[in-house]
Amino acid sequence: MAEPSDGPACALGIDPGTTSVKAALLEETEQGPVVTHSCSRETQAGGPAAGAQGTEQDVQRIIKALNECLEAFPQERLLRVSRIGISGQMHGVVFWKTNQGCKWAESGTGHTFQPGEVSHLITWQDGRCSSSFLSSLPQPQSHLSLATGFGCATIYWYLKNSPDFLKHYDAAGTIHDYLVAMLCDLKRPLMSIQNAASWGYFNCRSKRWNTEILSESGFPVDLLPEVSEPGGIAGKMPHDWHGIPKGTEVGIALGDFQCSVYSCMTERSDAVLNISTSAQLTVPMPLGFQPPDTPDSLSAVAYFPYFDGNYLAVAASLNGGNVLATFVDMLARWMAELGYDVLESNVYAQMINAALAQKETRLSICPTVFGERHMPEQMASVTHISASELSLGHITRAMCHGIIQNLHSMLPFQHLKEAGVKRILGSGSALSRNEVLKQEVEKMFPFPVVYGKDVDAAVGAAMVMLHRRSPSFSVV
Ligand SMILES: Nc1ncnc2c1ncn2[C@@H]1O[C@H](COP(=O)(O)OP(=O)(O)O)[C@@H](O)[C@H]1O
Ligand SMILES: O=C(CO)[C@@H](O)[C@H](O)[C@H](O)[C@H](O)COP(=O)(O)O
Repeated sequence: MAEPSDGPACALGIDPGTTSVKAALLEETEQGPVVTHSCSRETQAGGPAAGAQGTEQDVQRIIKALNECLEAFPQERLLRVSRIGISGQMHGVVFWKTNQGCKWAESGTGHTFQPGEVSHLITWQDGRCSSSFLSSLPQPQSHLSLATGFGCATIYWYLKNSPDFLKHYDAAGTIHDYLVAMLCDLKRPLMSIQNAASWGYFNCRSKRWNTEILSESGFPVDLLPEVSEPGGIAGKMPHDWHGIPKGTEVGIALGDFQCSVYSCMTERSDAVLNISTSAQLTVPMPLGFQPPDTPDSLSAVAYFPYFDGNYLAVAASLNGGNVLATFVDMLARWMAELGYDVLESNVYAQMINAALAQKETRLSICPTVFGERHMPEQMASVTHISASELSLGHITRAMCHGIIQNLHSMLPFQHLKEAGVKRILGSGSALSRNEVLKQEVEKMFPFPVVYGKDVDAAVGAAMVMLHRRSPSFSVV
């Protein structure tokens, strides 16, 4: 069995994202936290479900990718981990049976677990709740509008369409709440305010679920996790895990975009642009800001809880790197139909190079293939198509321009300037790996732009855990 060793404080950050699981090891130094190791593994977990509108992911595959990340880290480093911070894709819901959510087993490097009685993860991209279904539900008492893919909306969908499915389970949470519950052997899942807000039917002022409203309509309120402040500790690991010592503290799971912000924002005049599967452009709200009691469902900007009672204003776009991924997937399928196999990573490289050589195009792509929460009916479109501007370079340039223009339409440069923004911090691997997207960001948002690496949320989650060691824990 693993025993903790001496040395500088070391924290592990984990972020199960929509496309890949990321993990990062951070060590406290005199200069601040330093990332000593990081790893990212695509989960290949996704797929349609519940008709064409559903989007689910296989939890087995997510845990497999996580295990591969941890196996890639040196054992002597894992042995030094004293805290684990976990963030992840928000809004989604996974169901499990208490005490049977996973099976622990001894492996070469200590204990690991495999998912047990667990449902698929129904993700934030799930579209099974139509606008008419959502408007048939009770009005939430929350400053955030309800949307398809939000945990409580999904639970309502099962209640109305497949109640037997719910009878099989007695616990629920986001995928990162599930991880925390398994690692700490929690009898009842714990959820941070950040993730509770992302499920809907949660009041951020009272920090309580809308239990009365939900109960009156027969909602299974027993499935709602207990809610606690972000930055708190959920519990200690009763087992060692991948060589990380038994007794290691695990933080309450956090939102991924809050952790991306935490990993890089050092000034209140910073805006953060994260592009991974989705995309978020965020600015901090003034200290003491309280959101209005009721949401504006037509607004593209929402206020999400950060830390210490503070809020972030966020333009959360459902169309980020997934737009490019959809195009690459379409090309790969066309090529397969034509009898050729292509490696997707080669397609990305060719597309990016072709668009770097094509600085401008008149081709115009509105990229909203996945709709947006404030206008779910708006799909993508291509206009100004001329025969001379159909090369891969033109199309990729127009797509990258469209993704950034769409974000700009949600939270324009002028608004950022009026809010006192002085620079943009770029995060997320779809941005860090794509020079064309970077060029378009710099054109559309003419601030100084500083780019991060590609495991930002995992780093942020670990940083929260390291900073909690200090009595002066506070956030920008
Ligand atoms: N080889 C590549 N080069 C550049 N971009 C890529 C490549 N492979 C994937 N991407 C982009 O990265 C996005 C996924 O980023 P990732 O950080 O893994 O997402 P998430 O955090 O949501 O799991 C894809 O949607 C795609 O746009
Ligand atoms: O929708 C929001 C916030 O409302 C998103 O910003 C939120 O971070 C979700 O977790 C993401 O959509 C999923 O994150 P990612 O996998 O695209 O990084």
